[in-house]
Amino acid sequence: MRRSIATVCLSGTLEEKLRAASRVGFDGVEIFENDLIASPLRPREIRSLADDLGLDIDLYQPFRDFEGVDDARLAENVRRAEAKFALMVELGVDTVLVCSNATATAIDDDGRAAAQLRLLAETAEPYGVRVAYEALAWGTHVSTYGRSWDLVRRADHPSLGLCLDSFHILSRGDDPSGIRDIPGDRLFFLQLADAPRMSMDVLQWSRHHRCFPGQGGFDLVAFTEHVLAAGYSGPLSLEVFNDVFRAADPERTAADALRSLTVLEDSLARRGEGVPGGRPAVTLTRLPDPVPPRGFGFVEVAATQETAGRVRSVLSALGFAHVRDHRSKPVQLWEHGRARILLNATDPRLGHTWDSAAAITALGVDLDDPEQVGNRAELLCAPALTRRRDRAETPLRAVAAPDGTAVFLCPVGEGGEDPWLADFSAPAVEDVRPGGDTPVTGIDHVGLHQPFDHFDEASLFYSALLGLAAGESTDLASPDGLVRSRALSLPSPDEGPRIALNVSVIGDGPHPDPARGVQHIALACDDIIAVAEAAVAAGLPLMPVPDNYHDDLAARTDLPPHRREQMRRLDILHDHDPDGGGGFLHFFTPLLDGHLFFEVVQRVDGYQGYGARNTPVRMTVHRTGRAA
Ligand SMILES: O=C(O)c1ccc(O)c(O)c1
Ligand SMILES: [Mg+2]
Repeated sequence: MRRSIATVCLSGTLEEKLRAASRVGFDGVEIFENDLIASPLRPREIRSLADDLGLDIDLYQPFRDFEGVDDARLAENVRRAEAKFALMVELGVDTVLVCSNATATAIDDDGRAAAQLRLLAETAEPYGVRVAYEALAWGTHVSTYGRSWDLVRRADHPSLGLCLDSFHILSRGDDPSGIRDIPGDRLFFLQLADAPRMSMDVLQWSRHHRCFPGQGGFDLVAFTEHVLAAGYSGPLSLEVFNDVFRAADPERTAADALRSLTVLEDSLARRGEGVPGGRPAVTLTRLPDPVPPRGFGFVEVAATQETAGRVRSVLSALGFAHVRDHRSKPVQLWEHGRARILLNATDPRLGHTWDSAAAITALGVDLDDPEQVGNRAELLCAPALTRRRDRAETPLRAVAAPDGTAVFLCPVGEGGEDPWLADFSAPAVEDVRPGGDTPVTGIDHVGLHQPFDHFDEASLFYSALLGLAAGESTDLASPDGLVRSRALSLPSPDEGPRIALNVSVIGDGPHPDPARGVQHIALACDDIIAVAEAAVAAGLPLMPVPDNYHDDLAARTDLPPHRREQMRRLDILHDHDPDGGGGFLHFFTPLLDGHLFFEVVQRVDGYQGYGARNTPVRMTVHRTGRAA
């Protein structure tokens, strides 16, 4: 289907918005009146710029408060409409969005409103303009698509149809299935927006918190399916009012937007397949099937010489062995169970993306078919990473995630070892550190702090690329502000990688607080007491847990006293799922450089969370440790 984006979704001047939409590959735009009024470009110049950029102008909007007015106001409104229709001819756009009257003086009289809309359509017709009438969720009398359709039917003019906007319909909890009964040729335009579920004034919700499909809590796939079933064949157009996107780089936002439509089209195509008569009449982009990742082949940590020494001590104390070295780069492979960590002794700040002495710079994801995921990545506008590589090195495809993390698509070795391991040789013997025998089994999850502008983009990116499902967002209180957290995993989380994305809710500001921007690697084990005992015996300091925490634990759980004493001694924290979903034991290392720590976790009886209850304690202690 053709894809459009409203200029209100993007930051910048009108010209910058058009260039961004064109560069990432949109077919068309909705021009927001405010963008045009503030532009030095005359309508004809905008038209020729759009032509040069290969963009259609699909909609001009919004035209407000036309219907349900007294006769004096009606005459003014018709004059205003004629001026806009003349402008639209210059602009070369044939559809205007008219939103339902939202003023306090609007008159509640369907007959009057329908007659006035008919007059508007009659006025529009000689200009070759179609009027798409949209019910705003906060319209004074017309706030549902059902009522807007009643008026359009009653007005009965070929130049008058509906604009459906998913936000206005889904935010009110209306049932969208009735859209199927509206004739497709009366659906003049479709605007798509998702939003996080919130209970707040709907106008504020709409103007500040909309997001792209797949980033919020609405079911845009089911919604759009109803619209296609009605016979709509116009563009899929995004109309997202969002405070963050208004301030972010427009080209990145546009790429994020286009990705969201690709994922939506792919979901629609799949839903239609296998259902007799379920295939929509329109052509939908179909991605190669997702390939469920098997887990992390490796996690790469880049660190300065000094911090790398600290990472090595932690890994040794947790039982990791330094087993190989990269043949041509300063990279060590540390291994324990199925957990592999690549320790790259390169200051991450040299890569310009990170501002800390240690950072998780790459994730290796084990895949049965990395080529197929690479092809998905291209269709998802994922930037391919070209990296310095010796000719003898294993070619691995890699893409850049929104936070700059490199995601390597790693083939898994059939029976033998993973192909990329051939790039590593046995290290010089005097450097080898043998591993211990603690029961660390693998990498449970990685926690990645996201730049404020790119949190929603990142969760859509990782979930679309790897076929992971995003959980609910949770806000957690740190001493320096709220941290929002959202986890991604396969629908059966135990079978693949887990990624926890975190972001500071208020943003990082011009002077990022050092308590923010923290990343971590969580290791899985079957016996956390044994791992903690061995780590302490090896001299590893664990992050101290306050006694108040353990007193609270005694009050809220029925763990046996000897168990609690062990946990107090070994600084182990506890969480459980009150709905019978198991329990969680975990401990942390101190921050290694102010930005990176390790965690060891033990999941009991199918626990699927991340110990969110304990995160505020962890953030507070880490902050204190940093100040010390
Ligand atoms: O917030 C508004 O006023 C507004 C304007 C035009 C739209 O299409 C819309 O959905 C909302
Ligand atoms: Mg709208």
